Parts: sequence; structure tokens; C-alpha cells
Amino acid sequence: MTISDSKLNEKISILLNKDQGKSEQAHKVMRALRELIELCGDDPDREGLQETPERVVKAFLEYTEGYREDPKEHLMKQFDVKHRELVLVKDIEFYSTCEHHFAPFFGVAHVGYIPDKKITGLSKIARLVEGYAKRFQVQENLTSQIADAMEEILEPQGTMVVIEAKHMCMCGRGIQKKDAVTTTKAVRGIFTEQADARMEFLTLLNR
Ligand SMILES: Nc1nc2c(ncn2[C@@H]2O[C@H](COP(=O)(O)OP(=O)(O)OP(=O)(O)O)[C@@H](O)[C@H]2O)c(=O)[nH]1
Ligand SMILES: [Zn+2]
Repeated sequence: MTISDSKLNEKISILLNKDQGKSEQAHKVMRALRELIELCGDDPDREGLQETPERVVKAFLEYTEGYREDPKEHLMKQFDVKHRELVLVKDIEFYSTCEHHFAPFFGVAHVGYIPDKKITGLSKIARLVEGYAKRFQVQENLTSQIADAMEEILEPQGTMVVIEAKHMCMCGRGIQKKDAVTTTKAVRGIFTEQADARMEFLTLLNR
């Protein structure tokens, strides 16, 4: 089977929105992936590996779906309520791709904000996390991008984001510390100014 006549190829074309220029680029990447297989010491034409370049391209387009949307748009759907106290969405699972090694990193995001005028749907906060996670990332940028989007679109009294994640680039390669967990936080607005607000977030988080 050649790369161009397989079924997976059609799926890639759909993922690329039938963009002809991008499809050509995808073929170049598939050819490069054949080279990578050879570089690593295997035969790209052996049965198990024949479709691997296409599968890898398709998988990467899925890992990076966030580039093909504006995650902030999810927050545009808003409601007017009188609630002016902490809203905390805990344990939002995410799966991202380390921009240094293209290895997965994954874990949970906890997103809290104190509304001023507007609130958004809870699922929209999870969609925001997904939109930034599905890109090439470092955990610190992922954390601050989520906080900055909340601030810009909802204009709350403040936002606090905590992310806990495991990085596969520290497991199967390199330093090989499979149990290491990295925690990052981003605080904005009232959470920067008031220790009590941060404490309330952390108390609810650890319940
Ligand atoms: N700060 C930060 N570092 C990350 C993240 N993901 C991966 N890294 C680190 O990026 C660094 C890249 O270091 P380099 O020395 O350029 O690359 P390397 O030789 O592959 O590094 P080692 O992993 O130490 O073998 C490593 O220390 C990784 O642990 C992240 O989300 N945030
Ligand atoms: Zn890495």
C-alpha cells in the first residue's frame, strides 16, 4: 500500500480541512518519518510500520487540535448572576505535548475565579483548558494562558490556576524519574493581593 491511497490519508485530509497546501506538507512529514524509522534502525516497509508515518501525522493533528480554534471563544457564552464568590472547577484532566521533546505530559488543572459581573458555563472552563493543552506546550505557559484568558474574557475579580502534571520526557528517557509530579500556579487580580483568597482556593482544593 502506498501512503497516498490509504484510508488514513483521507482522515488526515479531513483533519486539515481539505487544505491542499497542508496536505502536501503532511506528505513531506510522512516521508521524513520514514527516514526517522530508518535512522532508529528499523525498516519502514516492514508490515507493522508501513502505515506508521500516516498514523503519526494523524495523531499529531489530534494532539494539536487547539491550534485550529481560539480557546477564548468558549468563554464568550456568559450569564449574569449575583454570585460574587469563588467558583472552583477541580480536577480537569488534560493531555498535552511537551514542546521540547514532543513527549506527552498530562495531569489535572484546577481553575478558580471570583466573578465580578459575568460567569461562564463550567464546561466552557474545561474546554478552555483543552484548547490550550492541545498544542505544543510547557506547563508554565499552559497555566498562565488559562489564567490570562479567564481574566481577559470574564473580567473577574481574580483568577487562580493550579496544574499538576507528569512529564513523560522525564520518565522513559533522560533523568528517568517516573514519579516526579510538577505543580505550577498562576494568580491574577484579587488572588495576587489577598492571601485569604489564595487560602480559600487551596482549602477547597485540598478538601
Ligand atoms: N520548565 C519546563 N521544563 C520542561 C517542561 N517540559 C519539559 N521540560 C524540560 O525541558 C528541558 C529541556 O532541556 P534540554 O537540556 O534542552 O534538553 P535535554 O538534553 O533533552 O534535557 P534532559 O531532559 O535533561 O535530558 C528539560 O529539563 C525538560 O525536563 C515544562 O513544561 N516546563
Ligand atoms: Zn519534554
